[in-house]
Amino acid sequence: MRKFDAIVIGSGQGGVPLAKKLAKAGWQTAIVEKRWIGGTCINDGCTPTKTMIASAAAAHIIANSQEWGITVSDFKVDLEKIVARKNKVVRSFREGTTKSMEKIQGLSIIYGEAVFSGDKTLAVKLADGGQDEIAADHIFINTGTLPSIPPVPGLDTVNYLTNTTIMDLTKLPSHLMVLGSGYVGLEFGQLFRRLGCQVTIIDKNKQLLQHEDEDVAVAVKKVMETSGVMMYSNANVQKIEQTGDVIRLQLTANGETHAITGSHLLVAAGRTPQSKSLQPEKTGLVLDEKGYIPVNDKLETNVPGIYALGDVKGGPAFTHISYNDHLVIYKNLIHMENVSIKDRPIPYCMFTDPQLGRVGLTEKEAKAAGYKVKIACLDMTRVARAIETGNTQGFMKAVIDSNTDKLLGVAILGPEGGEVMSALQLAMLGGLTVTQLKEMIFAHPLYAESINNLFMTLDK
Ligand SMILES: Cc1cc2nc3c(=O)[nH]c(=O)nc-3n(C[C@H](O)[C@H](O)[C@H](O)COP(=O)(O)OP(=O)(O)OC[C@H]3O[C@@H](n4cnc5c(N)ncnc54)[C@H](O)[C@@H]3O)c2cc1C
Ligand SMILES: NC(=O)c1ccc[n+]([C@@H]2O[C@H](COP(=O)([O-])OP(=O)(O)OC[C@H]3O[C@@H](n4cnc5c(N)ncnc54)[C@H](O)[C@@H]3O)[C@@H](O)[C@H]2O)c1
Repeated sequence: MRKFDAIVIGSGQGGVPLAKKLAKAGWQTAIVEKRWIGGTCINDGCTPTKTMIASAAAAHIIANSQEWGITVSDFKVDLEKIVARKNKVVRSFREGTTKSMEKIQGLSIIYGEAVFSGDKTLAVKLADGGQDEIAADHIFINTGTLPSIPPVPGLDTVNYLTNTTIMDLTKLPSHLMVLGSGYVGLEFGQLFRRLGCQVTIIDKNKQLLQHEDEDVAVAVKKVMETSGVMMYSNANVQKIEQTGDVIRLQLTANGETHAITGSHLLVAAGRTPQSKSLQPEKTGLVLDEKGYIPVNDKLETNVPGIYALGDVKGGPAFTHISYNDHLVIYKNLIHMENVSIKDRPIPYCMFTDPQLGRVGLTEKEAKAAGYKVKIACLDMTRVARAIETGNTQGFMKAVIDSNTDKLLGVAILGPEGGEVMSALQLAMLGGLTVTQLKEMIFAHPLYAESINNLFMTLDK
């Protein structure tokens, strides 16, 4: 048995920086990873998808080049090259992260799968064979999630794709069907549509992106349909079967029955925590009914000395949140601060084109919380830069507290929507009023300049 001061299980977006910082602070630290350093974000999530989305954006511009007065006689999408470019970027991020850890004294990287074998004790099935037994007074669980496979009849009998396997295809699907219209379904749906595939997205919910305001969800749906994606909402998939290379879905949507056939099926129906396989009961760790690890505002679990960070604690499932989790733990443990995850801002950006940048309360959340609100909306067709660059889909929306004249939340569905949202996030954190934002000088003609115009709509 090897004893450490700290063990981090999983090398996700919180685990890696935490392990590095604890080791630098003089703690003998081990980080255990069963697959690849960098976890979901680098290997299966943000990095590869955004790299491939850049290729899809290039294909979109070339396919529509006439709109900008450029004639392109012919072009070819080479998925093998797109995937090779993606793999190169992923490899460089993964190797960079690994090297940055290898340099640190007092940090042991153990490749293998960790499972609790007793109180704060882990058995590690090593990747290159054999077993290690390790223990620590402080254990940090950063094991993330895997794709959820819903119990749809027949799904387990077909060759479905997940967010991981779809990015290894080297031939374009002729017709990609997608189960689920969350971030994963929408980003991949538009990506493959732009590369030339027929795409159909099916979701069981009536409103896509259920947590957003209805006007935002309707506008996102319009974006997808304008991209040429077929959308089925309020759908119940009753049966899935495969004959040869053809996958057939039988579903009802809004009272009508449909049979859809396609060449590929992507399951993008949410995520499942990697927690039960840890045998948490061996150390007395309690999970919730979905398998997530409940934590308090300081990310402590029910077992003193054991913490959970990132997606495995139940989200919000974003890289920047997992990263921020590590700061909360580190500052409290090493600098004896009193930092909490309570009331921290949760910005996010969906990388469809146009992007959806969001922070703070939605209109419905603000009203439910009892705020007296004012709403400012500006269509992208009225944003100078959007007109100039030829991308006028979407709109900007701000939810304002009528009593304080300050922002409660924003949704920016537009080109560079994530960047504009971030500017407004800073304004929210700085406590700027809407009147100040309306009159603030921004460089012309940035998208951000339209922040003036967004709040001018309140004067009418
Ligand atoms: C397709 C896709 C696109 C995404 N795009 C974005 C985006 O654009 N922006 C954004 O903010 N977020 C995005 N996300 C979400 C983001 O990837 C996650 O929120 C982020 O990776 C945080 O993960 P984590 O730190 O909780 O753990 P993860 O990154 O999931 O890492 C967990 C690690 O633990 C390891 N592990 C698990 N169990 C064990 C064990 N028993 N022993 C040893 N190791 C173990 C796993 O192998 C894995 O490497 C995306 C997700 C997906 C699926
Ligand atoms: N840009 C980003 O920041 C980004 C990108 C991708 C993923 N992510 C993160 O990853 C998480 C997971 O994304 P996701 O899209 O897999 O999950 P999700 O939970 O966001 O969406 C899953 C969708 O699948 C639908 N669904 C579930 N079961 C179904 C069934 N049987 N039939 C039809 N539809 C079904 C749900 O109604 C839902 O709309 C997100 O919540 C997000 O936090 C972030």
